[in-house]
Amino acid sequence: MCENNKWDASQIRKYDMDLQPIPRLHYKDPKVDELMKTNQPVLLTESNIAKPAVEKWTLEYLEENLGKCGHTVYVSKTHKFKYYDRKKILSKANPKGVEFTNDTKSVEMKVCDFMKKVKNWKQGDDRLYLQQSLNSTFGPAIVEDFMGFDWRYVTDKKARHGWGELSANLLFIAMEGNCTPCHYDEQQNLFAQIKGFKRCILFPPDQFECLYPHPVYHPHDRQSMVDFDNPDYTKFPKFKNVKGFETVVGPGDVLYIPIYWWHHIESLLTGGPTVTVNFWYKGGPSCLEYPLKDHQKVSIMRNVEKMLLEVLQDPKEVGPLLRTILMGRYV
Ligand SMILES: CCC[C@@H](CC(=O)O)C(=O)C(=O)O
Ligand SMILES: [Zn+2]
Repeated sequence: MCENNKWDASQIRKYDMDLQPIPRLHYKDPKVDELMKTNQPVLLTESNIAKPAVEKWTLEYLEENLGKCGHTVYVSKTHKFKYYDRKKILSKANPKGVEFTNDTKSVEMKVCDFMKKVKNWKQGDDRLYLQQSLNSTFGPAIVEDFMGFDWRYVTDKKARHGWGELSANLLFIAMEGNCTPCHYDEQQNLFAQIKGFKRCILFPPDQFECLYPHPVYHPHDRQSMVDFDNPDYTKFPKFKNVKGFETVVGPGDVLYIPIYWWHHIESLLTGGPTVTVNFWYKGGPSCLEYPLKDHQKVSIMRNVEKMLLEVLQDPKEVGPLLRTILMGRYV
């Protein structure tokens, strides 16, 4: 799967799963719209979507121009940066929250300190992952580059495929080997790779029962409970049947990650830090046409969980009540 010999299999973690290649198409190929229309992933090549960034955003340039204020940096004891929703963690403000420990925490850090720690990193040190919304707090050069993105192209895709509003552009600066474990977002995503290479594994929404997401009330809502590095096939037996797609994105590539599609994304094990900018669009209005699409069923399951938790008030009551509904009647 090595494109243009810029990386090799030794830089990729090995997982025992059935993965097919994601189509790579020139960004003007009309087949791009055929895939987007049916919520299928596609890697766009040769696009100008984030061209100024691809041309100029070296680590030195970013350090020089990202501004002097603090940026959000996640710190992890492992290579995994598993997202969690702080609002769902037990606190005085949230007595219905969940007791929760995790290997990752977020801190505010100046870019110069972040870059120094990345440069001086040695085995055993905590890993860092800068994840910051691109906003006006950045220096004027970054803002100018941002304005030079191909907004006509992305706005055309938004309109053509009925996406909702642009909700964020996030800048990611990852250390080599960093991993964002398997999860789905409720957003359409144009994932523009700027520097370095990232291996992207995607699964369609119908793989829900093979990927065992945490319950909706859990801080790790939307994240798979399966540890890809050491899968527990006793707890998660259907994981061995999971079927997905993969690609490696490099500078100038833009990967369309459809809403509700699972994705597991790793910076290659060697080759230095990586830089990515994403474009998150809210899901557009979706009319219920039958048969329902798989991602619509995921959305319905989420709403059932939320409603049951709201009315039962206790997560431990949800399973027994659903079993009472199901056993001997629906299964
Ligand atoms: C914080 C998540 C970042 C990204 C994954 C990655 O590049 O590490 C992702 O999951 C997304 O763009 O949706
Ligand atoms: Zn994501």
